[in-house]
Amino acid sequence: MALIKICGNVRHEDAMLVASFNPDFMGWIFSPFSKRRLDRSRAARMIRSVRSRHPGIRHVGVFAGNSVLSILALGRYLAEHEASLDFLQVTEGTGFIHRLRDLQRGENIPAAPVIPVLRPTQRIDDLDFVKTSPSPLWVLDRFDPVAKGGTGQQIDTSLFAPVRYPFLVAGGINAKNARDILKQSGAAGIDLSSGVESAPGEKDPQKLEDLFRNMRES
Ligand SMILES: O=C(O)c1ccccc1N[C@@H]1O[C@H](COP(=O)(O)O)[C@@H](O)[C@H]1O
Repeated sequence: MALIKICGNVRHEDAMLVASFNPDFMGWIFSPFSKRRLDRSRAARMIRSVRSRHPGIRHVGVFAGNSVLSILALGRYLAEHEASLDFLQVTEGTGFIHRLRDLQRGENIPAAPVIPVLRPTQRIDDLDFVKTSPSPLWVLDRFDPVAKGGTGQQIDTSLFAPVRYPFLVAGGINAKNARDILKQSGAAGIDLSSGVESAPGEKDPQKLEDLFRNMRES
């Protein structure tokens, strides 16, 4: 079954609603550029609540424009507040990712694997993944010259070639286009914020229901 990651909850009731559909991953946005950004104490409360009722959901911190040190500090804070992150999703380039991994080794909390975000502007191939390896998973999102993510603009699936690396596809995915984009991209799953919202950070129950029904029907 395809993996599903839902990002961008800012309200506790939305987080619990999303969790009730049992996605594989929930993404919590810490990018200072995002309308969906969270402060650490709100994030800790929501992650704790979700984890207590839905222990199988994995929690992804979504970073873009954050410093390496601030990511590490946030990871420590959340771990100390019983809300540790399972993965760190990072939009920055190769050097940033390697530095983050190196500095994680000096922390006294378990290192959360990094999920690199690739935003292709031309046809991708295995080499694009090698530079940020090793990782258990990548996210391939639509490129935007200004926004770092969460634009709701559709990814161009003509840029996808068969690759050996597991990735989630993101960029303007919704209930109507999710299955087609998944098939055309060859992704292991889908990743979305805007497509299940009525406004940035406001989850829409009907859109969530449509998405999960379409994705899970055989
Ligand atoms: O959602 C955001 O606001 C955001 C801000 C900065 C970096 C990443 C962000 N979200 C990621 O964007 C993609 C897809 O978004 P959408 O479905 O097109 O709205 C997803 O990976 C989110 O985690």
